[in-house]
This record gives sequence, structure tokens and C-alpha cells, in this order.
Amino acid sequence: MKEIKLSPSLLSANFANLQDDLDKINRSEADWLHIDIMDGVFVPNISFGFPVLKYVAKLSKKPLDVHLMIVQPEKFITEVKELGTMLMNVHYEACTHLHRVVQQIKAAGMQAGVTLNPATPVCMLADIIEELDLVLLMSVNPGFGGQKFIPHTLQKVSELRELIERTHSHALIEVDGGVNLETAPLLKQAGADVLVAGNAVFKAPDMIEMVHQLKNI
Ligand SMILES: O=C(CO)[C@@H](O)[C@H](O)COP(=O)(O)O
Ligand SMILES: [Co+2]
Repeated sequence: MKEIKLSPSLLSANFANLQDDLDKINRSEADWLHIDIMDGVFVPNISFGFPVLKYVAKLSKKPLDVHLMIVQPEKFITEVKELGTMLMNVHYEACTHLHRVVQQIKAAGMQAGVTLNPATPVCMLADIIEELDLVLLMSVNPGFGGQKFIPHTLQKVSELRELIERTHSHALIEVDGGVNLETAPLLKQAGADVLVAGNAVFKAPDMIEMVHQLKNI
């Protein structure tokens, strides 16, 4: 079975000691660093913005996987690119002209990911899946870390794997929310390629060891 990629979510880091947490992620087997940007409109919470992320980007040795939980994410493609971002994720529910936004992200030189809320079915991506580098399935309602995994996500991972195979898309399947040592094996079994983990990693007594365990489930 292929190795799973792990993308620890910065939202659960200790912001009073951010450099220390980022050092640990840099030294760990984590593949990417997941960055949750929230606007208080698309989701009922506000996280951090570009002035803070500029310093995070300088300190991180891991490629940035940026998850925008904001309305009109196309307005910030340049700012996201300037962080040195590898992958920009926008929500299906936040983009009226999703195809155009995906093309704009690619034209800016980033990989394009589309995120689905728990209530949005996988079939909504049927006409764009071949254009995507990644699909991010939310396994909690977006806005907060530390929530409980929604089990129906496992069925969505299998449906998405079928859609990807049928269309010969190269898109990776990423899952975000409530990922831990219990849910990670189920997600891997269902066909996920990348797991995001916030609380499970940043609140662990030994972050580096937890990353190792999640990657080796
Ligand atoms: O996008 C989000 C939440 O909206 C996530 O990336 C969370 O930050 C994941 O945190 P855990 O559920 O793993 O604690
Ligand atoms: Co996220």
C-alpha cells in the first residue's frame, strides 16, 4: 500500500511559541504544512492573515498547502503565491466561477485544489475533476480545529476514488478534520492520499513521534 502524506494544520499550533512548533514540524516526517485562512464570513471564525503568514512561510521548510475558507478567494491568488505556496485550495461553495478560479491558480504557478464541505456531494466535481491537482474533503464543518470526524466522509473518499479512476484524473484525495490515530487507518483504507491533522499533532506530547505514527499507520 502506498505511503500516506501528512499535512499538519498550523491552526492548532501554539502561537505564543510558533517558532518552536514550526521547528518540530520541520524536523518531523511531515510532507506539507496546512494553512487555514478564515474570514469570519464563509466560516464563523477568523484565523490569521498574510502579515503573519509571511513569517510562517520563512520559517517553514515544508511545502505550503493553503486552505482558504473565505468568500471570493480569487482576490488573494497573488498574496497566496507570494508566500511561496505549492498548493492553493478553494472551496467549491465559495466560487461562483470555479473553473475560472482553478485556471487562475494554475496560471499563477500553483497546484489547484478544490475543497468540499461535508454536505456537498462528490458528484459536483464531475465536470472539473480532470483539471484538478487535488480534492480536499472536509470531514468536519470548516471553521474550527478539534472537532469530531464525520464518518460519512469515508464513503465520500471511496466515491471520489472511483470518479478519479473513471476519468483518469491525477487529483490527489486529501481529508481534513478530526484525523487521528483512530480515523487515519480508515481513511487510508478508503483511498485517501493526504491527511491533514491539527490537534492530533500539535497537542501531542511528542509531535515528531505523532507525525511518525500517523505516517506509518
Ligand atoms: O480546516 C480546518 C478547520 O476548518 C482544519 O484544517 C482543522 O484545523 C483541522 O484540525 P483538527 O480537526 O485536525 O484538529
Ligand atoms: Co483546513
